[in-house]
Amino acid sequence: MSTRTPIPFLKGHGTENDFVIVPDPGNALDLTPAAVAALCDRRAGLGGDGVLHVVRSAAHPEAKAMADEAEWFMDYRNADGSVAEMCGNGVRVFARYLHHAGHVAEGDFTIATRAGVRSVHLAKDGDVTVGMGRARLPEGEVTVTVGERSWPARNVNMGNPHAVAFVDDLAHAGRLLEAPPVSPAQAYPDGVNVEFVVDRGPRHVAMRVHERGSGETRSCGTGTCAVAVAAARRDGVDPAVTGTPATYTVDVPGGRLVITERPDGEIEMTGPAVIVAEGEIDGEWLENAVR
Ligand SMILES: N[C@@H](CCC[C@H](N)C(=O)O)C(=O)O
Repeated sequence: MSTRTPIPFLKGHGTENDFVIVPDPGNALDLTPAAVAALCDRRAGLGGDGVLHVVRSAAHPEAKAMADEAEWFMDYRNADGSVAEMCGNGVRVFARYLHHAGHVAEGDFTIATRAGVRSVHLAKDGDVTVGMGRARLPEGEVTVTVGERSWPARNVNMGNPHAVAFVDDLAHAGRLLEAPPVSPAQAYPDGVNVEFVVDRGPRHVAMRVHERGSGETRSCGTGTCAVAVAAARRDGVDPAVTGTPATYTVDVPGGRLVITERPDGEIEMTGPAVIVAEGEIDGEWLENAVR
């Protein structure tokens, strides 16, 4: 960003996956990786797991082709400034923002993302349901390592890459201060989000996550979808075969999400999304922060 004028922002979260929301309908801001990292810094900045840059699809080169289907584009960035294809909690918070700002009414609408157009239902009770598309399950087992421990993991792609490891105890993943190595590295040429999962009951699991570009977070929406699909296949459940939807409850440190996989493979994620603050970023601070 090169402006010294104040920049409007909001802060929001979905199951405590928290985001700085930067409305920029005309795509006028130069939101560099350094600017994103400065905004997400929890001590020197506003703090967040990522940035939701809110742009009209027609105004963004990566979203122009989706403009007829979805007016708004979620230009999602991780806390380290890297770009990600998709963010499940982010898209619910993005939907909440669009409603908060008066851009959409409650009910059904669409949002463009790098992973494609996503359908959203904003319910009166406050929960948001998102059609997350289909999971891809690349062949081949991968291995996740933390310290001395290693686990086999399932490779699941929800538009962004995940490695899902079933463990005996979530504490075995340790403090997750660094990205757990995943092998073979060629399975994830662009990096990976890693989920550690335990069973809580029938079709009910709990997870922790280390997010690519953000570190350990309190929740990951695409991660909960990946976990639900991996748990279903492990349990011998495949809605495409049975013709019956499968619903899994996924607990995360920041709350709970409910994931349903339909017989056509489409995955629906339901959970909360909250706007907590609204204000202005000091343009001069940001300019100095990225120098
Ligand atoms: N928190 C997100 C995922 C954000 C992107 C991820 N870190 C990646 O790089 O793929 C979610 O809720 O899905």
